[in-house]
Amino acid sequence: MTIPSRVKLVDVGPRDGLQNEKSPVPAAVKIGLVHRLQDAGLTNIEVTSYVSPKWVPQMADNHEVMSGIARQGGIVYSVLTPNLKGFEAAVLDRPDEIVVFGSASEAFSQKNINCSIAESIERFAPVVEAARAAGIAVRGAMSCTVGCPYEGEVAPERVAYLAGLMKQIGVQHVGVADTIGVGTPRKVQRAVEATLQHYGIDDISGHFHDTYGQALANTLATLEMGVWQFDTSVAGLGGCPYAKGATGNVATEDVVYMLHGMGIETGIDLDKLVDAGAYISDFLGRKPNSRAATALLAKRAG
Ligand SMILES: CC(C)(COP(=O)([O-])OP(=O)([O-])OC[C@H]1O[C@@H](n2cnc3c(N)ncnc32)[C@H](O)[C@@H]1OP(=O)([O-])[O-])[C@@H](O)C(=O)NCCC(=O)NCCSC(=O)C[C@@](C)(O)CC(=O)[O-]
Repeated sequence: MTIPSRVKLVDVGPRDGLQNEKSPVPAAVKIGLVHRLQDAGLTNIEVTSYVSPKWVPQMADNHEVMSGIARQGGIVYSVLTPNLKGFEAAVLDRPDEIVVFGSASEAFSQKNINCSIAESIERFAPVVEAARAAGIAVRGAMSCTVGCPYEGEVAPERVAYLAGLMKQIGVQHVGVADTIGVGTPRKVQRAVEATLQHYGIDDISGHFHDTYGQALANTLATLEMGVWQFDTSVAGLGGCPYAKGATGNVATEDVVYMLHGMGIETGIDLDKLVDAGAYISDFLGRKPNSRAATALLAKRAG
């Protein structure tokens, strides 16, 4: 397999990155982050989610955020929609892509979206149908594809099973997520191999959290299989409210640094991306959780 010459990154920082923040982040700051990401050349931004505000209070301002963005042509703005209620609210804000999110582990499905895997697929089916009828792209996030905070290791067969269900209901693209960042290169490769039973390599992305410091290695391992689309989070923001202790996604800055160093194009301006990460990290009162950003900021400071 030849390594792709161009990679598409979906920055999930405004959604996955901020959803777990305990103190409210004002909509204006979220919008400011989206603007800085688009200025840095990100073509895909996961902005918010239309979930219950009782479950994830930080995303309660979804409408304000989506309607406050000065959109640029050619950028795909994605939002999470777990059910028809979420989709019906989201569609008014004109997302380019919606994300349904299921789990390869039963226990995580229950904790995260309050239903079994089978029930989740029943809920997603009309959402997918409605989105496709409205000309909105559909992505399926597959959580816990290597490990679950409640069940431990997750077998590749579970991943293949979920991918098959996603395919059956018309989901066009699936993301292989290591929700709690326990994966190592061979394990994430096996999760991608399982997904390949139902989806072509061009319809699979990687979504790796960095809890054990493996996310960049996992990105490279799956890049070497031909995966060319990854979810990343500026400044390494994030964590899932239903996966205690899990840290953020791999930092967008670190992935961009690695890819550019390998001669792989992303269309992203690393300096501007570092500015975007510094902006949100300053607001949150902490340093960016990115080695590349830390190094570049230190270099700038002389
Ligand atoms: C899915 C539900 C809503 C089911 O929650 P439920 O309680 O089973 O739903 P319900 O249909 O019984 O409704 C209960 C209440 O929620 C309301 N409700 C129902 N649906 C919606 C909606 N869409 N938007 C707003 N409100 C909603 C509904 O109106 C009702 O309100 P009440 O009558 O009590 O006032 C809930 O479990 C939920 O919101 N979960 C949040 C899940 C979440 O956002 N998790 C984090 C994102 S996933 C993730 O981070 C993983 C990912 C994608 O990044 C990949 C990876 O790394 O693994």
